[in-house]
Amino acid sequence: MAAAARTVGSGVVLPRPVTFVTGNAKKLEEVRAILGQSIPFQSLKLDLPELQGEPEDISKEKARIAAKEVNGPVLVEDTCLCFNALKGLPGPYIKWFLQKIGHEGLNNLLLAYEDKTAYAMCVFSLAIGPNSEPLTFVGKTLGRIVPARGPNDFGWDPIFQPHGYDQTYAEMPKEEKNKISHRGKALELVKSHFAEARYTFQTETTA
Ligand SMILES: O=P(O)(O)OP(=O)(O)OP(=O)(O)OC[C@H]1O[C@@H](n2cnc3c(O)ncnc32)[C@H](O)[C@@H]1O
Ligand SMILES: [Mg+2]
Repeated sequence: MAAAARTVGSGVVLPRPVTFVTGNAKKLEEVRAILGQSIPFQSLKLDLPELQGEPEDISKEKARIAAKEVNGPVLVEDTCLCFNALKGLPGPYIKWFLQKIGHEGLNNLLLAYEDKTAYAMCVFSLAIGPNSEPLTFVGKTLGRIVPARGPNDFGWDPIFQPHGYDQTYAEMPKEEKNKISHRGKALELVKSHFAEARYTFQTETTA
């Protein structure tokens, strides 16, 4: 049966809580910590295709694919790390760059440039059903690329030092990163959207 969202009174009734779809356990950990109890959600570990294009389009397409898989409301995100000297690259392709050339290689990409500034960007997309146009929420944090410092347990955290801080993301306590991070900022917008949209969830008895 198709899981469609309905409008009742002033609010939208979702067939079930939103599913956050990601193949990345560390993202999920941060999303859980940042959202807390503010938005009821479940998670599904699924490796969605690595798409090409502009960050918002990639994120929206991920949401469309995920909503079809789940047949219900989904939240997904795509993360970019953009080097200003390289006009925003690696951007959405950071996953492959990191896998192939690592932290040192990423620093080396900027050797020829004085400008080491970069920004981390997260684009969340919410699709309230398999046939709904996804909404996007963007969070950006400015910083610069530095030789790796700190624990190596999440992606490029050791080489990203946010502006105004003398620690890399990896060196910061998790709560501190979540307060200022690209993901934290985007999720603040997601939270505001949920507060405004006043979604309610269909229960067994109202089905
Ligand atoms: O299943 P999805 O959600 O797509 O998870 P993914 O790991 O494939 O993630 P992306 O496609 O968004 O690629 C982003 C890359 O950046 C890494 N990354 C994402 N958020 C990060 C963060 O906050 N700090 C450091 N690295 C991060 C992540 O591990 C990937 O290598
Ligand atoms: Mg991915």
